[in-house]
Amino acid sequence: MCRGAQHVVNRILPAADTILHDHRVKFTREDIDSSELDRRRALYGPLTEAVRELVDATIRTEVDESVIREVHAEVAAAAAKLRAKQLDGAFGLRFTTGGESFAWGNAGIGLRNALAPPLSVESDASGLHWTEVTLGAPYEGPPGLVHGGICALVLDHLLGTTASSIEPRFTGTLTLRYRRGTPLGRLRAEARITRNEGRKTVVNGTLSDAGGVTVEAEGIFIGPATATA
Ligand SMILES: CCCCC/C=C\C/C=C\C/C=C\C/C=C\CCCC(=O)SCCNC(=O)CCNC(=O)[C@H](O)C(C)(C)COP(=O)(O)OP(=O)(O)OC[C@H]1O[C@@H](n2cnc3c(N)ncnc32)[C@H](O)[C@@H]1OP(=O)(O)O
Repeated sequence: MCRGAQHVVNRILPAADTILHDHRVKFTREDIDSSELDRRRALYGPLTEAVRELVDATIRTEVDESVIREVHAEVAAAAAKLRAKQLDGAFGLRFTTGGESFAWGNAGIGLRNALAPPLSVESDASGLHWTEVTLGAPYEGPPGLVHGGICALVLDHLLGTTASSIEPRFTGTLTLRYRRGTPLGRLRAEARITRNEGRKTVVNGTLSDAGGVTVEAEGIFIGPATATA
């Protein structure tokens, strides 16, 4: 899990049992310490990177048909090996004995999720939160441009993390204005809390390329009633 999100989730740990139970989110306390977490990170991270590489290579390959068939068989065999022993369902949000969190299946940040860009959220003392990410061929929507749903994923995650920097918040409403196409490549998203109204937190943010803002976002994030009860 990225440092920013880890920091955020650690701050909500005391309320996590109630919140996640109430929202039927899969939540597991694992009997492992941080050194074991580091060991697993070093084991699974490179596997995920290799799968990410495979996804991009699959889209862009121009090798001969015979090689495609050969690789198909190899990939199917690799998936079958991993299937030999599987979790029953999704990964969920887990905590070590020391309270460190890891959401390795998460679509935005998951260390074991090759679909995740992956995002890493940073913040400063002024309350600005940001993430920088390179989105390549697997995130294409309109030709050469980022898929609008992927822009939404980046902004939802960033704005949600920003909203949750004090107390946990779920996305209630996310409004996006796509000002121009977002080119594939290096991007930066920024967000800030603009309003707090009880359990509601309003966050505004942007997604930009080197030429400026491509998407503007406003999110209303809601704290579960149990978190502040
Ligand atoms: C890093 C891993 C994170 C995994 C996430 C797990 C847990 C989150 C915990 C910590 C967060 C940490 C990091 C965050 C990182 C990323 C964030 C991603 C966030 C998501 O990806 S999350 C998935 C999509 N999200 C949902 O799956 C929400 C489904 N939904 C619900 O769970 C309920 O629907 C809820 C809780 C939203 C409200 O339910 P409720 O019963 O508490 O609300 P209630 O009726 O009491 O209203 C109270 C006041 O909110 C207003 N209000 C109500 N609903 C509204 C809406 N939709 N839009 C605008 N305003 C709304 C009312 O108008 C009233 O306002 P007023 O008081 O002014 O009248």
